[in-house]
Amino acid sequence: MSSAIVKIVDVQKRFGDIVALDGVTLDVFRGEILVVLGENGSGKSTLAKILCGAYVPDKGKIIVDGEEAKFSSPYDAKRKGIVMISQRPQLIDDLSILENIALFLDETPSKSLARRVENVLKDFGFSMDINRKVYSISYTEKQFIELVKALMINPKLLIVDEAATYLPHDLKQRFFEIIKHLVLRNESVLYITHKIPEALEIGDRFVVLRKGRVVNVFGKGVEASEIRQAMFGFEEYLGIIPKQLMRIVKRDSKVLVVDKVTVFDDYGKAAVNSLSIDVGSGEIVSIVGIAGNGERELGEAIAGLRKVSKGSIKINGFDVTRDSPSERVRKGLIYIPEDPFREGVALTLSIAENMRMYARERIGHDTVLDAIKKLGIVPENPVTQVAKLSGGNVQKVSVSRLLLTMPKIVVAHNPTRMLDEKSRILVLDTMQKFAQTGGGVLLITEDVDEAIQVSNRVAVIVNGRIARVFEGENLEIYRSEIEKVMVYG
Ligand SMILES: Nc1ncnc2c1ncn2[C@@H]1O[C@H](COP(=O)(O)OP(=O)(O)OP(=O)(O)O)[C@@H](O)[C@H]1O
Repeated sequence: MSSAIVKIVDVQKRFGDIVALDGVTLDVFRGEILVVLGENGSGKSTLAKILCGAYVPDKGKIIVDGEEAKFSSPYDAKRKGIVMISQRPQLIDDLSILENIALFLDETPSKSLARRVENVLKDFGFSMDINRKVYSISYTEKQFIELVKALMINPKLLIVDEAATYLPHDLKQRFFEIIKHLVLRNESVLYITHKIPEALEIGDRFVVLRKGRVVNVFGKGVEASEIRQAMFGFEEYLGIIPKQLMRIVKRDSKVLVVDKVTVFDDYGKAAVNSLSIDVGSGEIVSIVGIAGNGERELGEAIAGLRKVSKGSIKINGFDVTRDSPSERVRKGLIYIPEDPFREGVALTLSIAENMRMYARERIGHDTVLDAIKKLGIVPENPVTQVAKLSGGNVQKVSVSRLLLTMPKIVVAHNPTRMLDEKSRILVLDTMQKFAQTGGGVLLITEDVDEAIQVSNRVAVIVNGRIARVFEGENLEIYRSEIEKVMVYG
C-alpha cells in the first residue's frame, strides 16, 4: 500500500461532557477504500466532520499530504480535495438541483454546468429533471444528488457518511464502480456504513470505532463475525423472529384499507394513482419501490399530512380520509416518517419530551428510561436535547413511539435507516411482535432484504401504482423478480 494521504494523530473531540472522539490515530492510504464501522454514537460522523473541516478537533493533528492541515471550514478542506457526503443531505430545499450543485461548485447555473451534471447522471445510468426544486424530491434522491455534487470536484479524499447505503441497488452498484475508478487513480475513499456485508463488498481496510476510540483495524479477508465482535462484543448475527412463528393473519379483520387513493405531489402531479392496499390484523405488508415512485406521498396521505384527492382510507374500520393527523393517531395509527430530522422529532426538545409527546397517555420516568435502554440511545440521559444526538440516535428517538403506545396500525417509512445492526433488529423484532399481538404494519421501504425478512406480503410500487404483489411463506425466491419489477415496472 502506498503512502498516507491523510494522517489522523491523537484526535480528540468533546461536546460538553460527551467525549465523541477519544484519541483517534489513523492513516488513510492513497488508493484505498477505508471503511469506518461502529455502533450508533461511536464517533464516526464526528471523525468525518473533522476531516472535512466542519469541526475543529480539541486536541490532535490532521496531516494532509505531509502537511498539518488546520481547516476552519469545509471550504478549506474542499480546496485540499477533501469532500464529504453527509448522512443527512445538505441541500437547500428552495433551490433547484442545478442551483444547489452550482452553489457547491462556486459557479453560476449555466447550460454548460447542466451538461456536466447530466454527464455524471449518465455515468450512473440515471436521468432526472435537474431544474426540479429540491423540496419536491425524496430523501434518497437528495442523497444521490449529494454524491453527484461531490464527484464533480474530482476529490482526492471522498468521505461518504452512510450516504450510499440506502440507494437503490442498481444506483449503488454504479456508485461502487465509480469509486473503484477513483481508487484506481490513486484517490481515496473513507466509507461509513452500518451494513457489514456492504462494508465487506467495498472495503480494503476496516476500522471499528467504539465510544470514540479505534478498537480494531482489519485488512481484507476479515470475517463479518470479527467485525461484529469488535462493534458490539458478540459475533452472532442477531436473528429476528422467523415468520412461520407468527400468528395466523386475519385478513378479514382489516386494520388499514387504502382504497383507490390518488394523491398529488407538490407540483400538482398525481404521485399516487388510484392505489389500493390493505393490511390485516397480524400482518406485515411491505411496499417497496425506488424512491420517487409515490411512497413518500402515500405514507403522508395515510398519516393525514397530505390531502387525498380521490379514494378513501380506513383505519381500524373508521373512515379517516378527512381526519386530521392527530385524529388518526387517536384512532390507532402510528406513523414513522421518512426523514426523522424534518418530521420525526422535535430537535430542540429533549429525548424525554419527545417520547412524552408520542405516548398517548402519561408516561413516567421509568418508561422513558426503559425505552432509552432498549433502543440503546446514547447518551442515556433523558434530558439530552435531540439536536445533540448522532443521526442513528435521532432515528431511535423517532422510532421509540413503537415502544410507547399500543396502536392498531403502524405505518413506517424506512424505519431502520441509519440504525446499527443491533438496533435495526430490535425495531424489526418489535414490529413482528406487534403483528403477533394482532396489530398490522405497513412497512414502506427501499430495503428489499428487510421487506423479504419480515413481511407476509411485498407490494412493489411503480409510478404511484402497485405494480405487483408477492406473497408466500418464502418471499426470498421472488427477490430478483421483486427487484426487476422495482426497476422496470
Ligand atoms: N453537535 C453535537 N453536540 C453535542 N453532541 C454531539 C454533537 N455531535 C455529536 N455529538 C455526540 O458525539 C457522539 C458521537 O456522535 P457521532 O455523530 O460522531 O456518532 P456516529 O458514530 O456517527 O453515530 P451514527 O451511527 O448514529 O451516525 C454522540 O454521543 C453524539 O451525541
